[in-house]
Amino acid sequence: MVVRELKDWYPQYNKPLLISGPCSVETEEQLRNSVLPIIDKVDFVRGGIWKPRTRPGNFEGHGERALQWVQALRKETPFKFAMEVATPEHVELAHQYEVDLVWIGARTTVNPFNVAELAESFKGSELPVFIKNPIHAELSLWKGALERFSKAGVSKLGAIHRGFHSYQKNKYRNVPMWQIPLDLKSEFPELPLLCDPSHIAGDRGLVAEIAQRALDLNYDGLMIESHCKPDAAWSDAAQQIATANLPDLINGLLLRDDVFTKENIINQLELIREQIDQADRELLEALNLRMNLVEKIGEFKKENNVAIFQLSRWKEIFQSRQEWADQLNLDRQFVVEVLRLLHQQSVKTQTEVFNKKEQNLNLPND
Ligand SMILES: C=C(O[C@@H]1C=C(C(=O)O)C=C[C@H]1O)C(=O)O
Repeated sequence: MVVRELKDWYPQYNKPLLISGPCSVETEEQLRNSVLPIIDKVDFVRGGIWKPRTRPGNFEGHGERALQWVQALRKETPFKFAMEVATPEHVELAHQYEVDLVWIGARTTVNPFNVAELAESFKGSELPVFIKNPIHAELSLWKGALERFSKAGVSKLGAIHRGFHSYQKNKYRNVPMWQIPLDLKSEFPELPLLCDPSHIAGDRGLVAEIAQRALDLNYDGLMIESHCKPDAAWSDAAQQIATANLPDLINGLLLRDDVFTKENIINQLELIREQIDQADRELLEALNLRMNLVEKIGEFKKENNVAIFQLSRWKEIFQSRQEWADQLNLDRQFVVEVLRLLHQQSVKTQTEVFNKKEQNLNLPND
């Protein structure tokens, strides 16, 4: 997949790229009051034209009528406009109303049929397209959607991280699982990656901390929902910040450097990295030692006809190592995950030992 850096197609890019505006375009007045105060603080104004709602009976957006309001306001005061598209008809209207950027929502990214049909409708278009992560935590589906758009010739392509749905109650509305977007960025370093802290948070009081976290992780930009009267919003009221508070939120964000530049800092960094290299080497040597012992115990069990899986020993290991983790101030959950991996590999190795046929060089056809 060929991807282009933001700077390549958006020369005025100044990190972080900022997109803000109301969840939905509700009335002409709400649009005006939510947009005009922020146009020189953001790169793109967002506004929901069609809203995919979980259950029927909620406000589903005004559609083309809302686009006419956007068009009228832009005639008065120009600004770049961004919105979600979910069908080829939406894409056609995006072109007709000269929308500047569109995104594909999480509910659309999950469905390869919809994605393929949508991607097709962008053939020959110069519109930038950002793909939100699918609702559930599946990186390949996210990549698949990006690839489909790339194949259709969309070259101004980006990704938006909006968190993942979980049935369990969490601090945030959508669990961030930061490792997933970071894996995407590791594979496609040029791909512009934005964070949508509003959808992750689900609560306006948590938006700033998530936005900062994204910048700490070197995201390229943010999409933040803001509304002139958030408590009265027709959709996602709890997570939209007040338009009046947007400048403070933006000014309060700390931008990190991409890389270390000062020489004394680089030397200190090198020193710490050398120690990390050494620690990793010792960790792998310890793993190697453990795996050799596991192989030995496997052979011993085979000779004595004893089962591979030993529940009481495993329970004892699971318990004692968590206590060791506490003593060492290591995160228990992290240690539990490592132990599970170790046990899985250990059982696999012993199974291989059990299945290994004795070599008998005298019987080539055995
Ligand atoms: C290594 C053994 O076999 C299995 C693997 C274990 C491990 O990796 O620590 C522990 C218990 C067994 O389920 C063993 O019996 O000690």
